[in-house]
Amino acid sequence: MNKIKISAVAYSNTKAFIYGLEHSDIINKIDLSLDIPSDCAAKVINGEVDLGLMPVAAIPLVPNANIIADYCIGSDGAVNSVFIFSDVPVEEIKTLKLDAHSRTSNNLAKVLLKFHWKHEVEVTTEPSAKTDAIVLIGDRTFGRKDNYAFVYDMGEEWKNFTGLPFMYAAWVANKEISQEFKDEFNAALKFGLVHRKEVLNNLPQIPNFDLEDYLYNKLQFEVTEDRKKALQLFLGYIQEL
Ligand SMILES: C=C(O[C@@H]1C=C(C(=O)O)C=C[C@H]1O)C(=O)O
Repeated sequence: MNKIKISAVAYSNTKAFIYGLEHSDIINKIDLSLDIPSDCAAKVINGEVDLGLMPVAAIPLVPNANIIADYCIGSDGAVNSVFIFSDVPVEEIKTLKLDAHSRTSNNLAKVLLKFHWKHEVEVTTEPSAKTDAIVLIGDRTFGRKDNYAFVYDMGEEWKNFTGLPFMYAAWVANKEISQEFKDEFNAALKFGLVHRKEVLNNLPQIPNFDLEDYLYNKLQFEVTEDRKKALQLFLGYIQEL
C-alpha cells in the first residue's frame, strides 16, 4: 500500500499530535514530514503531500480541499503564540513586517487592522525591513513578550472583534481520504492529546513561558461548530482585503 504523505507543523503546538501519530499503528501507513507552516501550505497546494496540518488561510488555494480530522490548532481568545509585537500602540503603527513562516496569522493581522482596528498600515515581507511592528508566530515568540512595548495577541483580538474562537491550522487533504484512515487518524490525534503530560515532560523548559498553560489552556484542539463558523468568517474577510 502507498503511504499517505503528510506535512505537519514543526512547532510545539503540534507535538501532541505527532506523539499520537508516532505511538499508533498509523505511523506505518504514513510518510510524515515536519515543516514550517508556510511550507506545509505549499506542499498541500502543490500536491507534494496528500494532507497537511496547514494554515487555514491557504485552504482556498488547495484543489479539492477537505478538512479530514476533528482536531486542529485553535484557541478561544488568547493563544500566546500569535502576536503583533510593536514599538507603538496599534493606532500609531505605520509599517508592519509579516512572518515568512505564517499564512494564517499574516492574514489575521491584515483582517484585524482593516476591520477591527480600522487602521491602515504599510505591510512588507522584506526580512531586513525596519518596521514599527512585526507579526511573529510559533515557538519563536516564547518568552519574548517583555521585549516589546506593545503586544497584541491575535487570538484575543479576534475574540474581541467577533466573539468567536479561532482555528489557525487544520488537517486538510487535497484528495479523498478513506473513512477508515480518517477514523484511525482521529484516534491517533486524540491519543496524543490525552498524553500531553508525556509530551510536556519531553519538551525543554522555556524561560518566561508557561508551556503547560500553553498546551492545556491556551491552545484548543477541537474543530467545533463555532470554530468552523470563525473559519468561514475569516476566509470571507480575507477576500475583502
Ligand atoms: C498558534 C499557532 O498556529 C499556527 C499559525 C499558523 C499561521 O500563522 O500560518 C499556521 C500554523 C499554526 O502553527 C502558532 O504557530 O503559534
